[in-house]
Amino acid sequence: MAEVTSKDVLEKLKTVRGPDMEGNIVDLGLVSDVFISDGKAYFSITVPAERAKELEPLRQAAERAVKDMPGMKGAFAALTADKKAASGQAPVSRPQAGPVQGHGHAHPHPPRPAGAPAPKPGIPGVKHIIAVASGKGGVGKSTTSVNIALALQSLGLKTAILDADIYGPSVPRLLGVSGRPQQIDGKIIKPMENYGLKAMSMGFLVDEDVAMIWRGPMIQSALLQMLREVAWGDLDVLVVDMPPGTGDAQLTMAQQVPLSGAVIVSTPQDLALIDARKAVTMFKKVEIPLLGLVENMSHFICPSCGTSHDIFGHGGARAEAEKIGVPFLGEIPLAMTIRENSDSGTPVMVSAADGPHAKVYREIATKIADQLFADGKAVRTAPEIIFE
Ligand SMILES: Nc1ncnc2c1ncn2[C@@H]1O[C@H](COP(=O)(O)OP(=O)(O)OP(=O)(O)O)[C@@H](O)[C@H]1O
Repeated sequence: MAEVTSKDVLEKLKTVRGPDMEGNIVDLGLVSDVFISDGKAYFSITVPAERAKELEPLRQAAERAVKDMPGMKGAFAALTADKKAASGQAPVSRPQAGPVQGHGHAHPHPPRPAGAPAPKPGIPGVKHIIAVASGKGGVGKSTTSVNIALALQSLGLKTAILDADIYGPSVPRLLGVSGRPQQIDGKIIKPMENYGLKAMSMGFLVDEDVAMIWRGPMIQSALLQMLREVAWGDLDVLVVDMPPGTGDAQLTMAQQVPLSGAVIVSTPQDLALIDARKAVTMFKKVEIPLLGLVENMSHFICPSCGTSHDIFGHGGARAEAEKIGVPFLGEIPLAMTIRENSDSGTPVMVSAADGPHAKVYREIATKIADQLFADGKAVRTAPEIIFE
């Protein structure tokens, strides 16, 4: 069978109607260059930022149309907002990418000002709790959390991961763990474990459709239970994979848990960055130090020729981090090995621990650890609490 070319893909994408069912996405000028590698196509579609959520079905339709082409092994479409918007609404400008002159944020924990709220009760034995968050879903936050947790562990830190995404827990799948955790003395829960990493997730406790109908207060108590009533043991870092967005769960974490800091994951596109900014603002508002920004699916490295392609507008997160004065932690490429390994329960930090992707995660983890353990000592150790 003849190889599918980017021209063929564009031709196929002409069958996908534009927003508001007018014309097609190609003739409307919404589709980026199409990059094909190893039988898989990568492209982005420009939409007005404020309509991103509503136009998600369009993205999926485009991806499906290309994936179904004979000879095509896969497709990856991303929504972006950096060109002229389709519906006449004002386009959103992309922050200018530029070189960053070092990170220069060794200590993200300013002393607590006088009159500030009292420290929140911590988890006995846990030195640092860090949140990994994103403003929107699907940016690879869970994949990043799991690999960062494994990378922190590889640096010799005792690490565990808590999946706080009640509605769409992914840590069990990403770590290849299933089953129900045991209870110790009918009271405290024994965390699950794989690859030496202790893990706890709502996915181990209730079925997804049960969690779906939970409201704010239930989410809050479930989260706090998973934090406090789990036998975490002595930990240097507990990584919390937050649900996407800036809703109840994030607020609960921010208000009730002594987070040492937050890591924000974003894709390079403006859409994700706009949402990332909201997450940054939220953590700033509740005075949680920002450990930094990670750009995920940053650039695409062609598996056959090894060259790097910036199909999704690489560099946006770095420029944004610089603009808002938050450390930039690193760029994780869009790589099929990351996707395939994560989705099959063997994160790239495990399946290719010496590979280039693992190296990037380790560098990010090092920057996080340097901030948490500045001067070799814990910066914001959680106070001991006693259960009655
Ligand atoms: N750097 C990457 N390269 C290739 N694929 C990636 C990368 N990061 C994540 N992915 C893939 O993207 C998909 C979404 O990732 P993930 O579930 O981690 O996102 P998320 O932001 O946690 O999503 P949500 O919270 O909305 O469920 C997964 O299939 C994952 O394997």
